Amino acid sequence: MNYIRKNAYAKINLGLDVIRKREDGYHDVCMIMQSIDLYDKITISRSSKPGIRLHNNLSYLPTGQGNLVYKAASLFLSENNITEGLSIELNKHIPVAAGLAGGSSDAAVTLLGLNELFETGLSKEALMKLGVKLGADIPYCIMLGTVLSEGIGEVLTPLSPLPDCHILLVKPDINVSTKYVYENLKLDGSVSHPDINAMIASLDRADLSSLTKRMDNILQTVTIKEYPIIAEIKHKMNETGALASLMSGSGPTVFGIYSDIKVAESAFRFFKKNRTYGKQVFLTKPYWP
Ligand SMILES: C[C@](O)(CO)[C@H](O)COP(=O)(O)OP(=O)(O)OC[C@H]1O[C@@H](n2ccc(N)nc2=O)[C@H](O)[C@@H]1O
Ligand SMILES: Nc1ncnc2c1ncn2[C@@H]1O[C@H](COP(=O)(O)OP(=O)(O)OP(=O)(O)O)[C@@H](O)[C@H]1O
Repeated sequence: MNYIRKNAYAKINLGLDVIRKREDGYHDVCMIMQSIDLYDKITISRSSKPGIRLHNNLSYLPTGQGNLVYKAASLFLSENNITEGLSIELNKHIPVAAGLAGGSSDAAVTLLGLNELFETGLSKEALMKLGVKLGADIPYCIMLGTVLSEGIGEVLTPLSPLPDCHILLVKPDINVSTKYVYENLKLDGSVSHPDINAMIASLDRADLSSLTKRMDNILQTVTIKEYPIIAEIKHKMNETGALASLMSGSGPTVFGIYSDIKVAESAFRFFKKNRTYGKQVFLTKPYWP
C-alpha cells in the first residue's frame, strides 16, 4: 500500500461536567461525546524523500510541528522506528478552534492511517495511549460514536447510541482558548453540574426528549460570560424549534438538536441568512463508525 485516505469526524459534547482540578493542572471530566457527520479528509502517502511534508487548504493553519497532524505523524514514526518519508494532504471542513475537536480528530486519523499504511499492528488501545500524549480528546476521536469520557478524556466507555436526530451547528466568529476556559472555571458551590447519569439512562431508553432536557455544559459558565453571542445563538435556536441547544466543548460553537427535518432545515436557512450569529453554519446528523 502506497497511500491511505481517511475521514476525520468532528464531535459534540452532549453533556460536559468537570469533577476536579488535578495536581498536573488538567481536570477530571465526565462527558458524553457524540461524533457527527462533518469531517476533514486526510490522505497520507509514502515518499522516497525523507521527512514529513504537510499541505492543507487553509493558509492560516501551520504545516509544521504546530499542526496536530504533523505532530501525530512525527510521534508515530519515532515510536515505531520508521525513517521513511511522508507526504500528507489535509482538507479541512471542520471549523478550526471551534470546540468540535477538529485538530484532535485529524491527529487520531493520522495515527490510525499510519498504523494501516505501515502494517504496524498496534491495537486501538495502544494508539489511544499514544494519542493522549498530544491531546485529551484524541483517544475519543480514535473510538468515535456515543461515548462516556472520563479521566482527562482517556477513560472511555461506549454508551447506547444517540437516537436519530438532526444537528444544527453555528460557530460565532470568535476564538476561544480551551486552556483559558479550563483555567477560569470556578468549581465552587455556585456552579450547577449536569446529571450525566440521568442522561445515560435516557440514552438507554432511547428517549431523545428526556436526554435533551438534561443537556448541559459546565464550561458555558466561563465562555458565555465573555461572549454573550453564545447565549443569543442558543436562545435563537430554541425559538426555531430545537429540542435543546448547547455550547460544544470549550466553545464557541453552539449546536441544536432537532427531531423534525423540516424544522431543522428552516432553522438552518434562518442562520444562513442571518450571518451576524456566525458565518459557519452546518446541518448534520450523528455519525457512528
Ligand atoms: C473541552 C474538550 O474539547 C471537551 O471534549 C476537551 O476537554 C479538551 O480537549 P483537548 O482540546 O484535546 O485538550 P488538550 O489539547 O489536551 O488541552 C488543552 C488545555 O485544556 C486544559 N484541559 C484539557 C483537558 C482536560 N481534561 N483538562 C484540562 O484542564 C489544559 O489546560 C490544557 O492545557
Ligand atoms: N489539524 C489541525 N486542525 C485544526 N487546528 C489545528 C490543527 N493542528 C493544529 N491546530 C491548532 O489547534 C488549535 C485548536 O484547534 P481545533 O480545531 O482542534 O480546536 P477545538 O475544536 O476547539 O478542539 P477541542 O474541541 O478538542 O478543544 C487551533 O488554534 C489550531 O491553530
